[in-house]
Amino acid sequence: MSDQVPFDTDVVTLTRFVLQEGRKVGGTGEFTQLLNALCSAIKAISCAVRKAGIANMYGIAGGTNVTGDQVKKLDVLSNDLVINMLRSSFTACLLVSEENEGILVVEAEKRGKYVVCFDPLDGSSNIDCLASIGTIFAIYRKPDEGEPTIRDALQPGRKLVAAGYALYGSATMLVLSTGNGVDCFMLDPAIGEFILVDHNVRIKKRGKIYSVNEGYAKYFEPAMTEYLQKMKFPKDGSSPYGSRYVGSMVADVHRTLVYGGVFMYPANSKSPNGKLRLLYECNPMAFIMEQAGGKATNGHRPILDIQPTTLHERAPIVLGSPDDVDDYLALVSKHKV
Ligand SMILES: O=P(O)(O)OC[C@H]1O[C@](O)(COP(=O)(O)O)[C@@H](O)[C@@H]1O
Ligand SMILES: [Mg+2]
Ligand SMILES: [Mg+2]
Repeated sequence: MSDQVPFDTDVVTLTRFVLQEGRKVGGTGEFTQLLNALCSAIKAISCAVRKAGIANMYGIAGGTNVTGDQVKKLDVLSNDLVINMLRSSFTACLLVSEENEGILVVEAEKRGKYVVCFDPLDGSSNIDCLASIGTIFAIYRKPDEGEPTIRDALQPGRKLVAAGYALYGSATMLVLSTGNGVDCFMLDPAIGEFILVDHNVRIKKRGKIYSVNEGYAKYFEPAMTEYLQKMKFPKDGSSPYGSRYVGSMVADVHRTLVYGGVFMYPANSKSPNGKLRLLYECNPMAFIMEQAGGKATNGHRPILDIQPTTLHERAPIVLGSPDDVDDYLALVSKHKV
């Protein structure tokens, strides 16, 4: 047998990191347990995503496999995994998923103090073409001791305890904030652990890339139209911004975090609230951005200050490097008068 240790014993795994953070504030370990459950789901989804390409070729994912069994579609499987792992972790009392119309109340004997909102598989239209997809999560504390109700899920993003996402890209990366900066963990498939690779990530003050589905430009509001024009045809002699759009929020936001710039899913005359969902898409990504020194707005107020009124409500969103978001907000003010 080889006497090689599979990884540097000093590396910081996600569990170690969260335990250390928890110790500093006298935590009970319940949050660590919750994150471990979430990580188990994410590892399983990552595994399923990696096989999805091959599975699709043989008509397995979401169809009938060689033995004639019906196989779950990736988004259904991801949802089931997150729900089952959280339910059995004894840490959550209420779950909100993009895939379920109503709240999911955890059985009384398995309840913990957290409320978790999630998008189990984001960018699902990219599954068949093998582009990057992800999982997004937002974690709140239940505000009182009573029976879990929908009100517990309708908290503004400012109240988040933690949020993050997993990106199933060329590697699987988990980006997390517990309100104390942003940290990135890479899944090491050899040992099945998330390893801290970037501590306290900061977004650039200004970037050089904008990301939006310009196919809908015809329907954009005047401030957005002018903003795009300014980035493409700068009047000060500087070079124009580059344009990138995957169509998976996780992939587009992660690129924005790492390279700087701005990601937008703005309001348009066909969808006055854009497309992205406040509870499990906009809020967690806005939390990550603010924690990395960036900004996230709906054009009128910071995303995190919006009081949600329904589970699946949408919000227009512009997020990223602070100077870039400020440029957009200046144009919104100009067009108001
Ligand atoms: O195709 P469009 O209109 O540009 O929308 C793309 C957006 O839709 C989403 O795919 C919605 O997410 P889901 O796949 O979870 O429904 C985002 O990831 C992405 O930012
Ligand atoms: Mg989504
Ligand atoms: Mg989804």
